[in-house]
Amino acid sequence: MQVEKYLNDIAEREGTVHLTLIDPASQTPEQAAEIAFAAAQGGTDAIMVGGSTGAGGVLLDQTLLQIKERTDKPTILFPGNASGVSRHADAIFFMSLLNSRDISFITTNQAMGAPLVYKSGIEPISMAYIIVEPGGTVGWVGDAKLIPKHKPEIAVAYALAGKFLGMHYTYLEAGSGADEPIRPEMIAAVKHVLGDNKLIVGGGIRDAAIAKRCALAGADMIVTGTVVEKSSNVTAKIEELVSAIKN
Ligand SMILES: CC(C)=CCC/C(C)=C/CC/C(C)=C/CC/C(C)=C/COP(=O)(O)OP(=O)(O)O
Ligand SMILES: O=P(O)(O)OC[C@@H](O)CO
Ligand SMILES: [Mg+2]
Repeated sequence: MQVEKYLNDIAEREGTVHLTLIDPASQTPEQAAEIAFAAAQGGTDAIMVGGSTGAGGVLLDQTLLQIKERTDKPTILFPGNASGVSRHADAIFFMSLLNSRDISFITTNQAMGAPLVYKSGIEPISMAYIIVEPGGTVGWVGDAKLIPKHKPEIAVAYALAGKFLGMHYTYLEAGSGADEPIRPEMIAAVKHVLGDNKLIVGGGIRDAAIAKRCALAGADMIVTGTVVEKSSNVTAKIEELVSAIKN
């Protein structure tokens, strides 16, 4: 419960958590560690590590080890499949893609990944993963029946199902690099039914104004990946985002 409690405490105390997503496939482990270090300087709360394509094996292990050399912030796996599990992380978003048409993203990858999570003692954080239009690469890879962006009631139905199944976190995903992030109306409607369960929002969040809008609508945690990867001054970018979402 350590990482989950750490995140929940920050959400409670500071209003909103900021998570930096690093894709091990996008740079060398050393560069990933440099980004994580700079993000920590900027005030991010934890580092998520994962990608929808080719994010496992030695590259994943090395990326985590290098990140841990440079920062004490918790590392949380964000796996695209069972190969996205590494014993070098602190925790894993143990997620089921609730609106997938493919059973492998609902339970099979979870079953294949679970024994390593068990043996290595990394902390599983149960999460309902829900993909909304446009959905991006993740939507395609995960064979998601994308939730129309103007239909908050469908997102609410899936979020409730995840909550009733016992999942602690709900992740509303618009897809990495989405040109439109999750709409405030959908965030508010989902948070309303989740109550104390934590809501994570990501995909297409690229500046302070958008991040703030998501946080005000009810997101407990904001994920940014692309904007950090592309930034020439990671610390400044994270500072901008963090100051917009914290009390
Ligand atoms: C719990 C375990 C072991 C597995 C879960 C497997 C599931 C449910 C996967 C969901 C579908 C999927 C492909 C998710 C990928 C999540 C992810 C890491 C997205 C973000 O990666 P980016 O690197 O930002 O995006 P691109 O890879 O598209 O660039
Ligand atoms: O890369 P961005 O657009 O920040 O998206 C982050 C995350 O929601 C992707 O899974
Ligand atoms: Mg990527």
